Amino acid sequence: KDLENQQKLANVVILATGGTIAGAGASAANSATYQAAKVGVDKLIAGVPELANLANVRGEQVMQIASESITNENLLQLGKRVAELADSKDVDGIVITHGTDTLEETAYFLNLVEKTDKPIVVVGSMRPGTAMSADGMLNLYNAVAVAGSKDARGKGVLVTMNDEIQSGRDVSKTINIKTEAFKSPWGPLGMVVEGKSYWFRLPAKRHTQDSEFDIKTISSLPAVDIAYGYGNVSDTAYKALAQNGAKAIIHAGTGNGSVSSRVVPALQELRKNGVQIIRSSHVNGGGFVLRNAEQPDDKNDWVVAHDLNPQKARILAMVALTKTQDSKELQRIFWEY
Ligand SMILES: NC(=O)C[C@H](N)C(=O)O
Repeated sequence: KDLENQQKLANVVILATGGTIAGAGASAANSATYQAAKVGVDKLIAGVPELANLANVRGEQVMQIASESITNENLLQLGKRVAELADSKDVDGIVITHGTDTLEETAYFLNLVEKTDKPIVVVGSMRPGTAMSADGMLNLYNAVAVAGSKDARGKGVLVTMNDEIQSGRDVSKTINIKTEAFKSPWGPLGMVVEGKSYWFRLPAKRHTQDSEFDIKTISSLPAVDIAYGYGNVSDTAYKALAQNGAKAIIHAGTGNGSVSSRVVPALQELRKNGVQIIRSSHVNGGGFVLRNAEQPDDKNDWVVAHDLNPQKARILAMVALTKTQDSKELQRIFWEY
């Protein structure tokens, strides 16, 4: 009977990378003061015995870091391991446990470069497992449920936090203290309740198996950096980033990706010297930057990030620049992904 059951269940691999979901605090009252990336994947899995009712689960420790310290090399390493597993006949779905600080970046990266329709679910927690009302157990349970379900196939990389199923493209961390931290400006795709998924909408942008990008052909990522717009800003940071080798600079602009008149001449100059300038917005609810609104992008040969926040725009720019240096192509890619 047990063997029969096992054969019916999906095979899900949990790739652990660290974060607060693997965090530990000194006491149960420490929900905000703790160390991330302390608990190993086997202990995480053992902490949720109910996973065995959802799937045949096995774990791999890919790295053990707090996600604010993730590098492009870490992204490539993780992306390549996900692709190997996705190619494997005995893997039905993949869960990645991750710190929440850059979870939205990793989820979007994988959404762009993994050529598979198998479910890939990225999950984290806002409180360490040692805290009262820790959210990691249920988030992980939900992630395995989604990763093991046939319904989740072909929907791009997903994120399960706070009972919601979010698109890895759209979702962003919006607050650093509540468990309802992950939101998309366009709403979640579905809900996962008691191990069952309920779907309401589908992503419209190109992803995973429909993407023109493939992790297997990417061996390094170009330097792309972000500079922040605010009152009384100077062009110092933009110039320094370019001098340090940035191939593209994401302007984390005010409002509609607007650019201070104190910065415009430097950005025009940098573009003439070959640096791509990509306008995004740092507004909290999600930006919506349009070409030639606020700035003459056609004349300046700049690109707009549309609804991508600055950190997601950095991810797409890096991936796109592995294929093209042409600003028109870059803009096409920013509309399509
Ligand atoms: N909630 C978290 O996971 C935050 C932690 N600093 C991380 O991103 O690894």
